This record gives sequence, structure tokens and C-alpha cells, in this order.
Amino acid sequence: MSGDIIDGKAFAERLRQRVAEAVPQFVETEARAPGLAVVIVGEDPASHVYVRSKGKATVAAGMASFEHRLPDTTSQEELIALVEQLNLDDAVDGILVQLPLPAGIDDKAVIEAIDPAKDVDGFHVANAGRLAVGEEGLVPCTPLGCLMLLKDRLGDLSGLEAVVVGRSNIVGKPMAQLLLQQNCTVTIAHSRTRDLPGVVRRADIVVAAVGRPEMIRGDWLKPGATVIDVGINRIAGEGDRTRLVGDVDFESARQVAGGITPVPGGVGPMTIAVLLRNTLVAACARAGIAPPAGL
Ligand SMILES: NC(=O)C1=CN([C@@H]2O[C@H](COP(=O)(O)OP(=O)(O)OC[C@H]3O[C@@H](n4cnc5c(N)ncnc54)[C@H](OP(=O)(O)O)[C@@H]3O)[C@@H](O)[C@H]2O)C=CC1
Ligand SMILES: Nc1nc(=O)c2c([nH]1)NC[C@@H]1CN(c3ccc(C(=O)N[C@@H](CCC(=O)O)C(=O)O)cc3)C=[N+]21
Ligand SMILES: [Mg+2]
Repeated sequence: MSGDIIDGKAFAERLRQRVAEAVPQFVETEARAPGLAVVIVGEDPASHVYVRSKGKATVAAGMASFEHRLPDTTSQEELIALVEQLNLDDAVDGILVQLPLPAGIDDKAVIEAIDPAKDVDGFHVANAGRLAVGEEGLVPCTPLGCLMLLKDRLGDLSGLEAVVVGRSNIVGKPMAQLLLQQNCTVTIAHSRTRDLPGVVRRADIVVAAVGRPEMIRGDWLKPGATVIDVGINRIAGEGDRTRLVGDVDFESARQVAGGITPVPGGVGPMTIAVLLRNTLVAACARAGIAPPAGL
């Protein structure tokens, strides 16, 4: 048996298309485009690549993109001052501060400075709390993108055994909350979990968000399981090239899985598409209008 590849890239393109189709209605009633501000501190080339592709996708969807590039000598106070200025800027509906931040800046202090209504990453404690208690709020892009792929593939998730490997505040925990909301039986595994292969083997749904290249192997999986690979790891490839791999050993896992997301082309593109979706949803909420249906 060889499982199907879940084409996150294609799904993300369709979601971006739906967002782009809904933007003109907002522009017509509000006489302005939804706006996303992305803040990047420091010179990390990979982070700059992501920020550029977010900016391009924002403009392609008909929204305004505001990019703020700050040197790695920026202090926490200066960064928070910029966030506060963006909070007050009516042209800005979404604020994303690219992580990780340079050493010496406290991620949490910066995230908590963002107006929760503009927190399109869904990282603010107010949005995390709303997700945990089942109130409406902005939901982190990567887990929401994973959920969209799972519902598209499996339909109703009620009663399924889901194992989330990883418990970060930005991926693992919100992923578990979303799956619980869908009536899955959710297990969260982490670095102290005993017998991780045995835990993963119970799962109908495996979400891998570990940051360890190709750690989860085919012989850990229940046959037919749906595998969502969040991992983005750059490892040595042929010669002096590098290549991108997930947290799942794709070749062995696809032999056993019912469906599996590839890396690249799986969850990564969904993250950016959901960011655009969240920006439009935030813009509608700030304008006091209903969000477009079907997003
Ligand atoms: N596709 C996308 O859009 C995105 C991809 N990513 C990628 O997803 C991955 C996870 O990201 P993130 O959540 O930020 O990572 P973190 O490093 O914040 O969290 C990793 C989690 O994995 C757990 N873990 C580490 N080693 C093991 C192990 N050997 N066995 C079991 N659990 C382990 C850690 O456990 P403990 O808590 O005990 O330390 C921790 O909970 C990374 O590869 C990252 O690049 C991230 C964001 C977006
Ligand atoms: N505040 C904040 N929010 C984030 O959402 C955030 C962040 N900081 N810091 C970094 C991580 C990582 N992340 C990715 C987004 C898209 C791809 C993506 O599109 N990947 C492509 C491949 C890209 C390539 O080739 O490098 C793919 O998987 O197909 C990957 C990773 C968002 N993050
Ligand atoms: Mg992290």
C-alpha cells in the first residue's frame, strides 16, 4: 500500500484565490484595502525569504503590505514602540512579528504588545485563551491550515484518535485545541513522552511539529493513518546543496499512511494562505462587518 499525497500547495492556492475574490467587497464598503504589517528584526536570510513571500502573497490577494525591517541592534523598547504605532494605525488590520527574535528580546513581551484584534498569528494570550475556552478569536495560521487539510480529507473528525507530537504555544498546543474542538480524542506527545512510537501507533491522525528531521518513521504508524507534517528542516543534501525535509520520514511513512503531506508543498503554503485569510477576517471584524462565508 502507498498512501495519497495531500497537496497542501494546491489547497493553499485555492484558499488564496477565495481570499482574493472576497477582498473587492471589503474595498467597496470600506474604501480601503485590508492591510498586513510584517515586522522582521535582524538579518537571518531564511526569515527574510519568508517575509518577502508573505509580502508578495499579500499584494497578490489585493491587500496592502507594510514591511518593517529593523537591524538586529534594535532594542525591545524600540520594537514594542513600533508595534504600538501599528496598533494605532487604521490602515493596519494585521500585525505579524517574525519569530524568532534576536537574543535579548523577549518574544512574549512583544507578542503581548500586539492588539489582539490585529494578532493575525493568533499568538497573543487573549487569542490563545479564547481558543481554549471556545470563544471566537484569531487562530494560529499553521494549526488552522492543518485542520483545513484534515477536514478536507477526512470530513467529520469526531471520535478519531489524534496524536500531536510537539507542545509549542505556536503549533502543538493550538493544534490540540482545534482537534479537541472537532471531537477528536487528543494526545499531546513531547520530549518526555515514554514510548513515542507506541503512542503514535494509536493515532488515526498524526500531526508532527517537533523540529527533528525525519524522526517519525513508517513503522511507527497505524496503517491508513493521516499524517500532517509541520516540520521544516533544512539538512545537507547532495554535494554542497541543502534540502528541506519534514519531521516525518516521508518515504517510509507514505508506505503505511492513508494520506500524508509532503515537505515542501504541504503545511508551509497553508500557513501563508491562512495568514491572508486571518488578515481579511481581522479587517472585517475591525470594520464591524461579517466575514466572507466559506473562509
Ligand atoms: N510549516 C510551517 O508553516 C511551520 C513550520 N514549523 C516547523 O515545525 C516544527 C516545530 O516548530 P515549533 O513548534 O515552533 O518547535 P518548538 O521547538 O517550539 O517545539 C518542538 C516540540 O517538539 C518536542 N520535541 C522535541 N524533540 C522531541 C523528541 N525527540 N520527541 C518528542 N518530542 C520532541 C518538544 O518537546 P518539549 O516541549 O518537551 O521540549 C517541543 O514541544 C519545526 O520544524 C518548525 O520549523 C513551525 C511553524 C510554522
Ligand atoms: N510570527 C511568525 N509567524 C509565522 O507563521 C512564522 C514565523 N513567525 N517564523 C517562521 C515560521 C515558519 N513559517 C513558515 C511559513 C511558510 C513556509 C513555506 O511556505 N514553506 C514552503 C517551502 C519554502 C522553502 O522552500 O523554503 C513549503 O513548505 O512548501 C514555511 C515556514 C512561518 N513561521
Ligand atoms: Mg519555536
